[in-house]
Amino acid sequence: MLSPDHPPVPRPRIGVLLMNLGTPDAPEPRAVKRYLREFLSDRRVIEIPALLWQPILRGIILNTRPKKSAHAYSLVWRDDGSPLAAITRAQAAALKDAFGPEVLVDWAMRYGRPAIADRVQAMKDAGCERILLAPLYPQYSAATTATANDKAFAQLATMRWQPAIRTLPPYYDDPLYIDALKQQLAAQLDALDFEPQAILASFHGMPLRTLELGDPYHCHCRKTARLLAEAMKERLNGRELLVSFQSRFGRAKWLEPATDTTLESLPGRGIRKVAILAPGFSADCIETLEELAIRGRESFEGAGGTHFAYLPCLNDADPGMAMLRGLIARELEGWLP
Ligand SMILES: C=CC1=C(C)c2cc3[nH]c(cc4nc(cc5[nH]c(cc1n2)c(C)c5CCC(=O)O)C(CCC(=O)O)=C4C)c(C)c3C=C
Ligand SMILES: [Fe+2]
Ligand SMILES: [Fe+2]
Repeated sequence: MLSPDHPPVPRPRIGVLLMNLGTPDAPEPRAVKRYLREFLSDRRVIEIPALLWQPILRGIILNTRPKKSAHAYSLVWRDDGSPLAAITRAQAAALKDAFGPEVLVDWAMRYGRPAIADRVQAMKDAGCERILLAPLYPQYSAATTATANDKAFAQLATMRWQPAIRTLPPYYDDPLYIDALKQQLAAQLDALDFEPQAILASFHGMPLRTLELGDPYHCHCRKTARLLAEAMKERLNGRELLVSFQSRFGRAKWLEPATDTTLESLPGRGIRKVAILAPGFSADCIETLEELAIRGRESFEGAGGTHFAYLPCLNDADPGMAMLRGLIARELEGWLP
């Protein structure tokens, strides 16, 4: 029995926090500006000294990009909000009862809302003595995986009684992930009304310097593509699985080849029918739905392409959800009764 003046002690539970990048609250310049200010002030994302970078960010980028990006967001916005937020919410909802009544599953965003700090605190307040942080990035990068974990640890640093923590490792070469990609890609190719001459896997780009500094992101992307191509060998039937890197930002050199120039060059090489997927994104978002499915199609067709298909991400469809259940169950081993 607790003495009457003892603070309440909730029933011990386990938390699983799905974390993704974050997105504006509305497809409007003010909301996009707020989001970009937080995102692009992250020293894990822009590795330029703040004294040099902040004047460029505040003086130029935040006065020009929000209007353009808000328009792009408005093209893909759904009734239930930003695609990235809506899909991540659906992933968490689908996992709600997957691990038993003692396990709370929630979701949070590194930038914007729901904030990682708030959701970690809510788990602690609900009695979670153990928390699995699950950054939903198959390929590790400091700009995504590490900064999401950093944000959770910053909140833990404020706690007297800290829960025990595990973090979901990158799963770029995990058979569960490769198999989910394979299942989904095979079904998507079967459903097309044309046979693509090439299949292009487009990963989000990173500055080349991050590779030179030791970030494993580039190697993780290449290995995912190699394993997927091996798994899809029969279905590819001699066709190569092409790899490219999208969403270049700023003036520095980024990983190559770039997705936009690759799409523009394909028709000139006799490839007029293409299917494109984005295996590094666990949920469709502005970078896939606007940059690839809308602008990518325009540049491919503008260069002479005749057939273009954008193949959606794993999202909350069955293959991706089976993968997440498997990855998370493995990380919870020894914690679950
Ligand atoms: C999947 C992995 C991602 C990596 C690696 C990544 C690196 C990275 N991104 C930027 C700049 C921007 N990214 C933006 C959007 C965005 N990026 C990712 C994922 C990765 N980024 C996602 C899932 C999203 C979508 C968010 C959404 O709301 O749908 C944007 C904002 C959009 C825009 O204005 O174009 C920027 C800017 C950098 C600089 C970087 C590596 C250093
Ligand atoms: Fe990005
Ligand atoms: Fe983009």
